[in-house]
Amino acid sequence: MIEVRNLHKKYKDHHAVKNISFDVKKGEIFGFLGPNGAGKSTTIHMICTMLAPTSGSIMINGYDAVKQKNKVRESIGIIFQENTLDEKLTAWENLMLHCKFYKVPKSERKTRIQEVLEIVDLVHEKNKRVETFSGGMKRRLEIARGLLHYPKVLFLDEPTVGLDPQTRAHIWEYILRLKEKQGITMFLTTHYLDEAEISDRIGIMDKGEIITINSPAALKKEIGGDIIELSTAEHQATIATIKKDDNIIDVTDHGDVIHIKVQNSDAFVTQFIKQLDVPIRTLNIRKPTLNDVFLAFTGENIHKTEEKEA
Ligand SMILES: Nc1ncnc2c1ncn2[C@@H]1O[C@H](COP(=O)(O)OP(=O)(O)OP(=O)(O)O)[C@@H](O)[C@H]1O
Repeated sequence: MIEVRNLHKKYKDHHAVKNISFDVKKGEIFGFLGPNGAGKSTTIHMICTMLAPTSGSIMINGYDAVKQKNKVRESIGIIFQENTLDEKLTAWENLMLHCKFYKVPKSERKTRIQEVLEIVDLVHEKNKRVETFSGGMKRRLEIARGLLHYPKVLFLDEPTVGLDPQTRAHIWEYILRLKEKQGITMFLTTHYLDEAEISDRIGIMDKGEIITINSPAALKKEIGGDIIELSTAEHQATIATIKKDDNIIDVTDHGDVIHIKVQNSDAFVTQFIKQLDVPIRTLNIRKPTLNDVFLAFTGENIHKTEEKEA
């Protein structure tokens, strides 16, 4: 559905996107992650025809994003962070405006509006002004609007940012319903890594390059091992003991808690506890998460990049 080849973007003497190539398959959810300034927005804007590449090519739904902008625009729906709804208009009026803008045939407008309102459960609110809507309802209406012209690909940039956990869960239900029922391809960016888990594949970008692309499960497997989170009565002495152990892949000190990465936690823990002569306060063993994957590939914690943004 999306074919990116040797895509490059230079701003004056800064190379924001460096010759990247990747594909997004029809019907998949593609998660696009990376620290701030990695080049994600620049890439997405080029794919969505909003920014001209310095070089390289992008094909979407068989159309060239540079030479066939209108065809590409008809093939995509965009749901970006900013609320671009007209607050003074009703939900219905907002959708009608979008139909006119996208030249949806007059005879089809009512049916399509009804259809998308049903998908996001806003049929009963259709005649209310948007200014009376909650944050979650507004986001659902934006999703509905992004679907009106039957896009083949939906770009979702932080679709749930600023929403409470319950509303976030609802938005995801709608998005998954769309994928299942309509087979729409989704290109997703998010700072919530639990949400990125939903992706069929994840691409991680850093410093203008795509550093890995794989399924969430494969990425976790790739970085491998188990993570032991340990706190003891004597922190420094514990770290010294850990560092002597040859079976350890990595140790990171998180204040009171030490994160120890090992290939096999069962073998390690039994052996290690025998050597440790200080009392253990807490011991937790877990498998790598997407946050560990993000950290391993970019050297940054995604929540740190989020704080920087705020
Ligand atoms: N219009 C511009 N002119 C000059 N430099 C730019 C411009 N837009 C972005 N950049 C630079 O290009 C690099 C990539 O920026 P981009 O916004 O694509 O990153 P990002 O991964 O989307 O980051 P974020 O998560 O913060 O949105 C950054 O170093 C940024 O400062």
